[in-house]
Amino acid sequence: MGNTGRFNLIVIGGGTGGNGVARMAANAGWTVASIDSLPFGGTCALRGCDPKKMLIAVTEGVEWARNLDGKGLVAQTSVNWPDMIAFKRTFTDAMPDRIEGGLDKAGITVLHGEARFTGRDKIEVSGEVLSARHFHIATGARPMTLNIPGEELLATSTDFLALPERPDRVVFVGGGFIAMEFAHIAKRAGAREVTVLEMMERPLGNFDPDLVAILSEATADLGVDLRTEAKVLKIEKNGTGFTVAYETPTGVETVDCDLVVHATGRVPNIDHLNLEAAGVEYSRMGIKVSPFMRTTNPAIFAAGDCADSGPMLTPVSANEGRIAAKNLLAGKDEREVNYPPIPSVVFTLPQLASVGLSEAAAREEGLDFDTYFDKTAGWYSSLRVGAKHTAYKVLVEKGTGKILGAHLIGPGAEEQINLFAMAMAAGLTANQIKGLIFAYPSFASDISSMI
Ligand SMILES: Cc1cc2nc3c(=O)[nH]c(=O)nc-3n(C[C@H](O)[C@H](O)[C@H](O)COP(=O)(O)OP(=O)(O)OC[C@H]3O[C@@H](n4cnc5c(N)ncnc54)[C@H](O)[C@@H]3O)c2cc1C
Ligand SMILES: NC(=O)c1ccc[n+]([C@@H]2O[C@H](COP(=O)([O-])OP(=O)(O)OC[C@H]3O[C@@H](n4cnc5c(N)ncnc54)[C@H](O)[C@@H]3O)[C@@H](O)[C@H]2O)c1
Repeated sequence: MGNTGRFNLIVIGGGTGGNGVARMAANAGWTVASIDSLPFGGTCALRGCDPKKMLIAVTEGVEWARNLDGKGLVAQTSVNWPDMIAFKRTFTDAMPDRIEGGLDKAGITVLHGEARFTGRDKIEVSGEVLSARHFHIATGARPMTLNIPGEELLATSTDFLALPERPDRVVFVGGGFIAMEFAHIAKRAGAREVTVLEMMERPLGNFDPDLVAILSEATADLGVDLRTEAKVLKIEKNGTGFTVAYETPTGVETVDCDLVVHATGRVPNIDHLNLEAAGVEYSRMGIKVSPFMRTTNPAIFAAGDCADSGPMLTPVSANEGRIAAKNLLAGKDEREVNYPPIPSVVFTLPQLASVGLSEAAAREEGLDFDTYFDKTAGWYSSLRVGAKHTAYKVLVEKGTGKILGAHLIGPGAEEQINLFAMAMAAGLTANQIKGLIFAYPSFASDISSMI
């Protein structure tokens, strides 16, 4: 451990909200230690976005072959689960060493263990006490506690991404991001029965209801059993598998499976930090931070999923870390976190994407706007790839022509949405977007027909 004792900065958490801060401080000549209780890399690189998208890349092969079946493509596709997990590991296995190596090269002391505050400027890690002038907390999120019988039987998204064999009958508890994305992976990989149990009237409550209805149709066509108004009450062991009991408007029902996966949301991972000792206030929403990412202890900053700030997304945690580092290094509150429109994508096939205001939120704000909503299965872009479940809904403010929100479903949605985010951040009007020239034929070139 080269530099022990007192540091200028100790960063707790080696994910996207922490590593950039450690590097920026080290580059400025500060003595820095970085701690993680797990291998360095954080959720996105090791247990979230990146490994998940590698599994999706494989299942995309299945989807394209199905969509183009009878249109000239003759392909028998199936997924070899162990090979797919091995493919994922070609990326994830190398990451911790790469990240630790980078930190080490930057002169950062890399420590393994669980950090816990023992004072306003002190932490304990693996029995050793370290102190610092400043701390940066980026401890991420964990699956929320459900307080239901049998909760300990739930597998997590992390477990799912490392399964050595394909599960045959799998139940997802919750119908949000994780359930919808992972249910699509499991079904395309050949699982026999995939069930999603969502307690609300529809899954993905934060997304546009009309587009979610189209995704629900696509999910049913795929063969996933999506049950809404189904609140999970209990999980029991049943031979080698499980029985999941859930409440419906007409009574309690059950479903049997081989694997039951937690997908009811994630909460800030802060309970174990003893934040009281450091004078850092928090709530259910996470560590209380100012717009400068400073906590209630002025010497301590926080960013990412553990903070009560923006949504739990990778680019948000990186952005917040950057702002924290700027203010930390400046020694004063210089840069305020200023969220541009944040695009969000559910990586099902088709993808569901959204940026800006929903129709309901725009109405609630009393805005005067036109809604452009259409299903696009008949458009050339959908026809040429055999995509059946495609649509858009774009809100354009009357008078200014500004884009208030864009909601898309279809094979190009994950990239189209970034163009809408850029247009909104730049304040482009619908007419200005229509005046742009996009390469044709591309999914981007459809955008001018959506406004
Ligand atoms: C399955 C899944 C899929 C996702 N997919 C996407 C996606 O497609 N796009 C997207 O934008 N976002 C996605 N997310 C969310 C995204 O992964 C997170 O928002 C992001 O990783 C948060 O980064 P962070 O640095 O705040 O926290 P993390 O990356 O979680 O890092 C926190 C680190 O702190 C460590 N730690 C915690 N407590 C301590 C302690 N006391 N001492 C030492 N170390 C500690 C943890 O081990 C962890 O490595 C996904 C999340 C999940 C779970
Ligand atoms: N593509 C992405 O950007 C992506 C992908 C995966 C995860 N994530 C991040 O991870 C977070 C966690 O994902 P998630 O899918 O666990 O949560 P989520 O918040 O997206 O969805 C949770 C769902 O579970 C339902 N629910 C809660 N308790 C229930 C119960 N007892 N029975 C049935 N349903 C219940 C809720 O109504 C909700 O719809 C996301 O909010 C997001 O920040 C992002």
